[in-house]
Amino acid sequence: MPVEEFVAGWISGALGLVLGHPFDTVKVRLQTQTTYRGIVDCMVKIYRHESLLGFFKGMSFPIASIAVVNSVLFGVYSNTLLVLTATSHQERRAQPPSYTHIFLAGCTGGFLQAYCLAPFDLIKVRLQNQTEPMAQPGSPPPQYRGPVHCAASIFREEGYRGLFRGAWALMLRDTPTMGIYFITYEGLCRQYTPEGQNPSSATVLVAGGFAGIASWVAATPLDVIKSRMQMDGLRRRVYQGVLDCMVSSVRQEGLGVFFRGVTINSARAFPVNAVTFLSYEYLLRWWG
Ligand SMILES: C[N+](C)(C)CCCC[C@H](N)C(=O)O
Repeated sequence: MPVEEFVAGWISGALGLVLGHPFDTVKVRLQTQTTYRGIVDCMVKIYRHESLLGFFKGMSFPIASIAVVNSVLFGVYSNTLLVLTATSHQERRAQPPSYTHIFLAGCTGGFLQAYCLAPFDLIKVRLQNQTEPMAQPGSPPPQYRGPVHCAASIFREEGYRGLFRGAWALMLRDTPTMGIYFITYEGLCRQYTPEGQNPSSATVLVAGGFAGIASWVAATPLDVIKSRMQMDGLRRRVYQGVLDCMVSSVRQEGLGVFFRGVTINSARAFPVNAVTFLSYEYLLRWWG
């Protein structure tokens, strides 16, 4: 099994992640808290109360886990294509796979990475939602002191299954939208690349950026539900399950709730995924 795809997926994911984390924190707050009036208000408040560090809350676990998560995504994607079309990464420029195969491979990668991502994403969201300033002498400490303490507390208070809170919503979010992610990327690359050649850096950046936006726009409704399910259980359980969370969110806030954070998410998605695909393609060419 070709391992380069796994390693390339890991490095490229980490680069994208650091770049996008401040936007991600704003998104998570907008989705789960009602205290902010919009993107700018949220940014100003985070900066005033928590300083620049506030934007980087919850980043260490995603960095540590991206090795597993992104290499599973890209590795499973590429190896599923190998099974479906019997072509390796290098051969695929000359013999491009069909969009159906790309979609199926993307969905498979998305489904499996969601399972690895679930506990790490949960911890990220819980830490991002802590609004206390970091390490202020005299002020009460936040509920979670860091990622390990957070994981241990969830395990103690909510059990092993607690670590997978929101995992269903995450799988439903990622399975089809990872299909969309790879289809958009491949489609745009093919559109702007002469047959049989490798796409140029500019093409890869733009195709990666739009793949990020398209998949995130499609993923936002379930992203909101996922974030809410993950915050549920922190104190009293409010939602019975994914469907219940959807119904009560719509009842209370209208259909617009499904698009909470879509603007900031798209602004984040473009640079993050442009960098992810560019480094992925280059690492593979470099090793190939
Ligand atoms: C499928 N879904 C839209 C959820 C994610 C697609 C992009 C994943 C990327 N690591 C990022 O963080 O942007």
